[in-house]
Amino acid sequence: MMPHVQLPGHAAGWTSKDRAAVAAGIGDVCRRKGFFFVHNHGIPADLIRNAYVEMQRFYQLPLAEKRKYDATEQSQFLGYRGLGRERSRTHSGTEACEQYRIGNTTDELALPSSVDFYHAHFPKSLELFHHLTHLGDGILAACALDMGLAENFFTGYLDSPLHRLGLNYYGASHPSDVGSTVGYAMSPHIDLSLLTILDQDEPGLEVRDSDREWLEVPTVPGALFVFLADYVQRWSNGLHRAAPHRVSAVRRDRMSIQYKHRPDYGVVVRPLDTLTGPADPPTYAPLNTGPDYVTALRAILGR
Ligand SMILES: O=C(O)CCC(=O)C(=O)O
Ligand SMILES: [Fe+2]
Repeated sequence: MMPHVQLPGHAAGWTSKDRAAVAAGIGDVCRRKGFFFVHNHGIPADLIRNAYVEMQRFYQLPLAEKRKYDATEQSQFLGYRGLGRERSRTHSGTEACEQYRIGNTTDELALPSSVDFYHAHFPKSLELFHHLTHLGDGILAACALDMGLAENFFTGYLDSPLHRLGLNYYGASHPSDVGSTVGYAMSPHIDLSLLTILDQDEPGLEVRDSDREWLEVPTVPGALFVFLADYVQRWSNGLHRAAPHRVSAVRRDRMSIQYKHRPDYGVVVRPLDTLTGPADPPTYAPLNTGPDYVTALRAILGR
């Protein structure tokens, strides 16, 4: 069963009362499942459509043009991840898709040879990014309330947040192009974010429910799909569940937009004292959103 939640309009306009109402609406589902659709989010449908138009245009460019935006250490792994670039974390091959990442860089990782991306191909996607940031902030505040924290608990960790907008393209021929030997286009994983907000133009996303059953996530016009990720699960010592997900082998070209709501560089995420104790010892190790994140990116993208 896919949970569906009605939101009180665009998150930029939410009051404390609205955030409390959202917390009441999602709390149980955050604890049991960690994924849900949101309706009435107030993000203009046009922006989402236009982001797909930009993606379509970009991915049709000649490879040499796309490679000018290659994701490297110099770009802090923002930009283009071509076919065969991202190694799977669960098998010996690569993910069967092309990707593009938009987001801010951090001075902490600036190199003498740094490149900065102006994301010239994606102006509408950038606009969408800002709307999704409001939604991410709003849902996170609701999560905080459900964890018994102040609604602004996470705000102190989001001064120069390294949010990421992922624009993925799964071509029908990509699995054979990369010599895929697995039955899915992206390997099962949980995201390295607080939470992720996703839209897809074709079904393909699957989430693993708490009974370990894989569920196909349908496309629901007007709704966005939200799932909780590593940092919320870790911070809450598992009170809120991160949703494992994967992308099935697609038969038709498919695109997805995933917005990953991420904290500052260098935040240590560890189970909260208020959610641990003799009866609930910490079950997650501390993780640093700076160096540990870079290590994870190098493992899948490093050359
Ligand atoms: O394309 C999708 O639906 C999911 C992609 C994904 O899980 C990711 O990029 O982290
Ligand atoms: Fe993911």
